[in-house]
Amino acid sequence: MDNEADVFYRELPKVELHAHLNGSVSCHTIEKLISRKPHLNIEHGMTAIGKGQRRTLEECFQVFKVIHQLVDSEEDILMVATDVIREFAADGVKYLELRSTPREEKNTGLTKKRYVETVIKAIKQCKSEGVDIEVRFLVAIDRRNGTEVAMETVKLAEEFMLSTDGLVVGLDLSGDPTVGHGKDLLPALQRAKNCGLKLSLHLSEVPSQLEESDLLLNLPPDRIGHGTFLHPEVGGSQSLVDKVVMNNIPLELCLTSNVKGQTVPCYSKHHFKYWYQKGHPSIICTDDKGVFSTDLSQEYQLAASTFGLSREDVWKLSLQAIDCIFAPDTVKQQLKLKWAAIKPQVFK
Ligand SMILES: CNc1ncnc2c1ncn2[C@@H]1O[C@H](COP(=O)(O)O)[C@@H](O)[C@H]1O
Ligand SMILES: [Zn+2]
Repeated sequence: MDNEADVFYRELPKVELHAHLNGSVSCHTIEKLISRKPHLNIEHGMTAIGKGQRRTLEECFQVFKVIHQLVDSEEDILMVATDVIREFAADGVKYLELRSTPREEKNTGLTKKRYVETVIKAIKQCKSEGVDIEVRFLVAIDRRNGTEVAMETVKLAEEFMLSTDGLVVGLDLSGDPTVGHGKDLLPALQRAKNCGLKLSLHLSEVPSQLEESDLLLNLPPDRIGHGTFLHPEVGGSQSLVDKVVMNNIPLELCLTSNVKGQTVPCYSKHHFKYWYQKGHPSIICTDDKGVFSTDLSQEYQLAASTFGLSREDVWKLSLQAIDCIFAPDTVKQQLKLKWAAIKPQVFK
């Protein structure tokens, strides 16, 4: 990690709603994976982007490929998922929605079904160990894989939603935003919505996707990942903004990810400012805490220092995120009670 956030931000109870499992693997866990697979000749510098470093989005996607080579068996996924959950908990995250793309690996016999089962096993294991965090899972569709795989993924997610007692709550659409077109994925996304899966879609992460964003917003999704180029000042449009506002669709905003991946030129120009000033639900998230060498406390601190937020503002920001989770109202109520119990300690 580049830095450590101040105590206030670490102790602040937080909600993490946008975290890709394999992008969230810490240095510590990468070391364990490298020692399991020395023959791959993978070094640390290949799996994380350090302080002050920038990469193109394309280069970021190369990094995921390297991590996927390191995480290719049930055993790896179990270790990675339990480590990631424990790390979020240690950073003061009380509710986490983890997302990941089910992968099949011929070499190790891993199937997509076993992949999801293993993530669920990790969530249950952490719960039984008493780790202080509620975790839910979003099954991810990689947009590069097209219509058929998207539909298969929805069916898989549907099965697990029904069999896991509410641990699988929704679907994510992610992957290289420059590849494929959202219109090919609409039938799968519509089906997901109809069967009760919540939708969090990466939208307008890169410029010039007005048509695709418009199509996807008509679903409408339950949350938006990034939405970097939605508003008119950056080449989006007022009608896209109006759709987001009218449907009150929360945005998952990831400052370090966007700056290090160079879709946003610097922190002060991040679109958090645009949406936050509007009073629109804006949730601070990490995206890939391992790859971008950050954690959620640092992201809150960055938002506060860049946009001049008071501690009270920061508190409201983290509290407001509870209303945007995909788990049911009973969980929201429990979390709000937890926040109320912690508040006096944080503001002492
Ligand atoms: C940086 N911005 C981003 N934009 C779009 N998709 C992203 C992403 N960051 C991560 N992913 C998606 O998450 C996968 C890695 O985690 P999982 O193997 O699924 O756990 C990547 O391969 C990509 O599909
Ligand atoms: Zn993402």
